Amino acid sequence: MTHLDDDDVFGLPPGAAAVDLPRIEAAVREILLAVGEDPDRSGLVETPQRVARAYAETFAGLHENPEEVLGITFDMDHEELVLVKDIPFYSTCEHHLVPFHGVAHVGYIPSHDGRVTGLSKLARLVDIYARRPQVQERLTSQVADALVKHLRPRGVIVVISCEHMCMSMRGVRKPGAHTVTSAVRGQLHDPATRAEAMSLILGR
Ligand SMILES: Nc1nc2c(ncn2[C@@H]2O[C@H](COP(=O)(O)OP(=O)(O)OP(=O)(O)O)[C@@H](O)[C@H]2O)c(=O)[nH]1
Ligand SMILES: [Zn+2]
Repeated sequence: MTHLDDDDVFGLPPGAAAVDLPRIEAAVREILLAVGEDPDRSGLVETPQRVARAYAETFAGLHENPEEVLGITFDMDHEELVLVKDIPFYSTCEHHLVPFHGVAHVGYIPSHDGRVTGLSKLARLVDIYARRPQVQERLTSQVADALVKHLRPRGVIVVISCEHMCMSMRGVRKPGAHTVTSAVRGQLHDPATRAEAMSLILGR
């Protein structure tokens, strides 16, 4: 198996180095042949390599561990809701291997001892799970469950809104339709707490 070397992975997610590039290249060449293309024509000759590198980035999250981003916490005297909203991301529908993309809103109420993580880590966590073959429901609950596991917060809310290219460009062909999923854990089940979080997410 040939991996990206250290120079190649600069700027790519850390998990990209673990992806098997030659295997993807061979498969992409087969797909081009299967759809009736000539993979040896000049415009396509480097396409299998490009796709392999693009997939290495797109699926890097399979080789990344959320503990690596959530393992560093600090104690802070803050026991109220922390919410990062409108985190943009791209993922890949596991049914059709085409993108779905949108925004994630990730909030949690820290543990009583004020165990918090860096704000950017919430966005990194979304990317770790988004850079895998996914369905939106699982992405939503995986982000919530990783926060529960690693921060032991009193509550978590994750709301994700996405457009699925498999519903826009093919199949049912409904561009602009958005799917919204949520995952709620712990004290965010409380209606008043949940309503406060939702009003912040919706900007009302
Ligand atoms: N629940 C869920 N479904 C998804 C997600 N992404 C894609 N899908 C759906 O997965 C389903 C796959 O349905 P199938 O009937 O097996 O595949 P298909 O014949 O290509 O279906 P159409 O997309 O309706 O043409 C479709 O209804 C997609 O809309 C997701 O994140 N969550
Ligand atoms: Zn799909």
